Amino acid sequence: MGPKRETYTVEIAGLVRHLPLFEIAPGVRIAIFNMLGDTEVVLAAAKELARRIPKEAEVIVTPEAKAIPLAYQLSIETGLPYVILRKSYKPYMGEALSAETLSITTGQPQTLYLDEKDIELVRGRKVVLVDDVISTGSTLQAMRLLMNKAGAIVIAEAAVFTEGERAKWRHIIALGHLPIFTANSKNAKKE
Ligand SMILES: Nc1ncnc2[nH]cnc12
Repeated sequence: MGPKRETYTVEIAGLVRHLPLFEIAPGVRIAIFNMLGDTEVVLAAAKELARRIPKEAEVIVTPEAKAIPLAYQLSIETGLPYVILRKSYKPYMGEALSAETLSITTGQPQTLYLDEKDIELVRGRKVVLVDDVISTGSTLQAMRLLMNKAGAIVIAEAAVFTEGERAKWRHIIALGHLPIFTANSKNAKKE
């Protein structure tokens, strides 16, 4: 068994999960939501988000890696194609477009790439940006920039959870909200 970690309990589309708290900076912890390997949550979250994204949406756009199964299942639920924005460039991506972002989980700058083959798929189309957690908004900003460069029209932004500053994320289609835990926060283990 791994180390016993403090958790934060959430409900996701009717399913209960205990998210482990990890320190991302001195005295700052976040409740890690990781859908990879959790088929039940992916299916439930995709079903609920599919119901809530605008009917006129034409393409789903998602950054790698943790939200990939969600984008796949949203594609099945809605019948729309999905595009994954990559975090490393491969020669087969041709004349890809790129934009910079800063990861909250690693603290490192990151580049997002839109594969050459996907530029045509989003150009002139109404797209919905989807992520697992929208926290600082840095990834969202890079996604918007890439869609702008590619000539796509962003009509909605969605996530399973928003995080941190609730007021900043009122426009996001989300199934829940995660607090950021600071050293003397009383929120940990809240049921
Ligand atoms: N709480 C969280 N869980 C997983 N990934 C994240 N990225 C930003 N916040 C996160």
